[in-house]
Amino acid sequence: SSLTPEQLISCIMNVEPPEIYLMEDVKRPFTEASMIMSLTKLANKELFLMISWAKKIPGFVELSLTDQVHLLESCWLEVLMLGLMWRSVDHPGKLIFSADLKLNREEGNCVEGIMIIFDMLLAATTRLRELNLQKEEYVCLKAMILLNSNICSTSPEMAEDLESRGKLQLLLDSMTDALVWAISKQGLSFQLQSTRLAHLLMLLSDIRHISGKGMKHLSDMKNKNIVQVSDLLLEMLTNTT
Ligand SMILES: Cc1cc(O)cc2c1CC(c1ccc(O)cc1)=C2c1ccccc1
Repeated sequence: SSLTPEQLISCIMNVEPPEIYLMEDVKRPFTEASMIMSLTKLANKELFLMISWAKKIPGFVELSLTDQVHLLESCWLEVLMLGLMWRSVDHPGKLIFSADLKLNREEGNCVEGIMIIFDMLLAATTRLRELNLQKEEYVCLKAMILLNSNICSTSPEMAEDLESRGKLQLLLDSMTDALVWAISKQGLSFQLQSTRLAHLLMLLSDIRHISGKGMKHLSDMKNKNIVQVSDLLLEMLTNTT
C-alpha cells in the first residue's frame, strides 16, 4: 500500500476490534463443558469481529478471495491467542479471555489437556510483559500474523493468484516496515532496535507453536463432542485441521 509506516500504524490502531464481553454469568466452579462452552461463545463473537478487522487492513481486500479466506483460516487461533496475551499482560498468572471471563491456571484443570496450553500462553504473556510490548508493536504483530500465515501454501498456478501472492508480499513488507518504525520511536540504539525486532519476531514463532497445540486440542474436543462449535468455527476448524 502507498501509506507511510506512520500512516499504516495509525490506520491499524484505529481498526482494532472493541473489547468484547461474554455477557453471561458463568457458574463457578467450571465444568469441562461449561468452560469450553464459554470459550466457544467468546471466540465466536471474536471471529466475526476478526473478519471485519482483516478487511480494514489496507490492501487485504485487494487480495484474491482465495488468499483472504486461506489467510484467516490458518491464523484465526494465533490472532485470538495474541489478543488474549495482550489483554492478560498486566495480570500475571491470569488469562483475561474477556473482562467477564478471567481464568487462572488452576481452572485449566477442569479441561483435560488444556492446562499445559494455558501455561504456554502464560509464559508467552510473561515474555510480552518483559519486553514491555507497545500497543503500536502489538497491532503490527497481529497484522503480520494474518499476512504471514499461509506463506507455506503451494505456489499458485492461476495468474490472478500469482498477482495476489505478489500483493501479499508487498503488504507483509509494508507491515514489517511499520513494525521497524514503531520500534525506532522508542529511543533505542540501532543495535537494541534490531535485537528488539528479533525478539518480537521470535514471539511470532512461539504463537504459531501454541496455536498448533490449541488447534489439536480443540479438534480433539470437537471429535469427542465435548464442544459444540458454531458453523463459522466449524468452517474454520475443518478446512485447516
Ligand atoms: C488453550 C485452548 C485450548 C482449546 O482447546 C481451545 C481454546 C484454547 C484457547 C481458546 C481461545 C478462545 C478465545 C480467545 O480469545 C483466545 C483463545 C480456545 C478456543 C475455544 C473454543 C473456540 C475457539 C477457541
